[in-house]
Amino acid sequence: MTNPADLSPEHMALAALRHEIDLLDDEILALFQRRLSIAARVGKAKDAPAGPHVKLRPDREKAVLERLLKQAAAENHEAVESLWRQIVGWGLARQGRMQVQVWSPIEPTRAFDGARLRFGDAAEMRAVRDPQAALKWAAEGHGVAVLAINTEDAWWTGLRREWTGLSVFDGFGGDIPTALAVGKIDPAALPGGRRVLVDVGGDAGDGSGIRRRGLATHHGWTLSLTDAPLNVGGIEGCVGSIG
Ligand SMILES: C=C(O[C@@H]1C=C(C(=O)O)C=C[C@H]1O)C(=O)O
Repeated sequence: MTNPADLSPEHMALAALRHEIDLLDDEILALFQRRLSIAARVGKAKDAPAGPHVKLRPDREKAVLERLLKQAAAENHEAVESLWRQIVGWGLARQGRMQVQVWSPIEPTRAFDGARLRFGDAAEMRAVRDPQAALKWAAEGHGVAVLAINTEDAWWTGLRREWTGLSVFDGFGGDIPTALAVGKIDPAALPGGRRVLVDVGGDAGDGSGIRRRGLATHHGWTLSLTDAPLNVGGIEGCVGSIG
């Protein structure tokens, strides 16, 4: 072993800092493990609606993140968000591992990376070839689907027709999403904020007075976003919200 008397002041300072990090790691580990066991208890206490629903609560996750980001220094926002996505993802995994099916034929890595950032390493993610099969699987409550918005398959029209039990609960790819996350989520647990609409006609001249930002169209159907505070399943065609 090196004699402490042989260490330069720089070495001593470095050793002291590393010791401080070790002590902090001990505290963080103890707190993280406590948090995981509480998340498991929340899972048991949750009163989910009848039938299989995923345990994910987008509204709660959003509140957790927003509360912390308000306190965090601006230069740490990105680090805090990415770390807490992991923390929350592992908390959710204590209630059952999250399964995610990703369909994104044009830019496969883009949707996959967005989903990984959103759900963390705890999620079991799989790229799939068939968006309709992914919707059916999600409607059965097995997990969530992350589906790209592109012209190859206007899967989103199905949210008004066969998949009314599914809701959009997040969007990836920037301010204008290029992929949407869909799942059998308790409607009370949707994140609020921007609503996702699927309707016939859309933007112009339907007289509803709702301001929309169009994302895609298909045979008269329109997929759009609005700030209007609509409820899922209403006549306006609200199919979820992306916060
Ligand atoms: C712990 C819960 O379950 C999940 C895990 C969360 C967390 O770890 O903070 C938050 C929301 C849920 O997706 C909860 O619903 O509060």
